[in-house]
Amino acid sequence: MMSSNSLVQRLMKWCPWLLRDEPKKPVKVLVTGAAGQIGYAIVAMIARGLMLGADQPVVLHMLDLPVAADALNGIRMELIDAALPLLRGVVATSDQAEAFKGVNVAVLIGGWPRKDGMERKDLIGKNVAIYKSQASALQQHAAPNCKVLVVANPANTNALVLKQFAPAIPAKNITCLTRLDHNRALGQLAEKLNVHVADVKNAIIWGNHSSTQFPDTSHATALTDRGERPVRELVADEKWLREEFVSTVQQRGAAVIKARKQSSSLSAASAACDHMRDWILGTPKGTWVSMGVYSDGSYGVPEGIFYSFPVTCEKGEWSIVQGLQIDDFARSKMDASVTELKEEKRIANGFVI
Ligand SMILES: NC(=O)C1=CN([C@@H]2O[C@H](COP(=O)(O)OP(=O)(O)OC[C@H]3O[C@@H](n4cnc5c(N)ncnc54)[C@H](O)[C@@H]3O)[C@@H](O)[C@H]2O)C=CC1
Ligand SMILES: O=C([O-])CC(=O)C(=O)O
Repeated sequence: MMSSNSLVQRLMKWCPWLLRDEPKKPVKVLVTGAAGQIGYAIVAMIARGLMLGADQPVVLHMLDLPVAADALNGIRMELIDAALPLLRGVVATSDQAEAFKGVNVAVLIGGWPRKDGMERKDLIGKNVAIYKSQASALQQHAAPNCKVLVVANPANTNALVLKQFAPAIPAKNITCLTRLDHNRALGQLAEKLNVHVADVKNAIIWGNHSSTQFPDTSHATALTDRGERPVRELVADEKWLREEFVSTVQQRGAAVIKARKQSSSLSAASAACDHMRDWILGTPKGTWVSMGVYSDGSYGVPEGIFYSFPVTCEKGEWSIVQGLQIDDFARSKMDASVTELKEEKRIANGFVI
């Protein structure tokens, strides 16, 4: 009688299609502002599997303004030249309808960056109009369950404008990027404790992607040779945690602009990949991440604004981590960001109506 091993070998030789896993269907991923700094960094990351997984083929849709058409075509050429096995097609266009057509994932980066000395909310006038216009394209042309990440600043308020003008898209499918701040917080803690960044977890960014955000270490832990320990206990310097750490993370974007004369791009692209990967493929057990989402009233944050919360993700859905203790210090910082977001909403409404 033939052994099961040799049976498998014969099957592989004569009928390989019987044993091969069904290949995954390509996912269509839209990147707006693709000819910009972050766009240039992120398209290769997506096409190498850093966003959706090393076995997930993708078709990239790249949108930019007509003035950037040549640059966009150059990026399309480079993507071909990179011979990327997961990349199953590239659409490079300045036509919104073509760009949004059938996309399953939309990473909205298109918009203007701030320069030295500006606050992100100074971009409201220029950028919210873009998000009003892209809301209709999203609603009309994207796949029904498209997952959206807004990166362009002011990210929380652009996400709100998108939600207001794309009412058919479920609010849970629209998010904004505060993962860069989250990663910056982990990076600062790892430096302080002289541990590897992968061993630090559960920091929280509450609020706006702006200088009123509150980077909170109350529940963060780090892995040491004595096991997992609270960061607060390991740092043992409450003043540093409440002052220097908070302001370093709040001001990190401005510090990078001062140094580079341009805003963060590789770290922003990497954070956008982290955000989408965790949302779609799930957060590791016992770990939460920060995401800007439409508030459901959790932790006393009013509905009607996009606010960064600690979330866990499973089966493509995020949920806000509940039941964390909020002390008076955290409460006042969290409320300051609510006040700023309400003010941004008021200003944005003046521009888009
Ligand atoms: N949420 C976050 O953590 C971060 C957000 N940002 C924001 O991301 C945005 C992009 O930053 P960069 O790539 O550095 O800027 P960039 O100026 O290098 O690129 C922006 C691109 O968007 C394009 N664009 C403008 N209007 C458009 C429209 N209506 N449709 C499609 N494309 C359009 C421009 O032509 C340009 O190619 C900025 O608003 C920046 O402030 C940047 C870093 C981190
Ligand atoms: O600071 C900026 O303008 C760009 C940005 O959002 C960041 O780096 O966090």
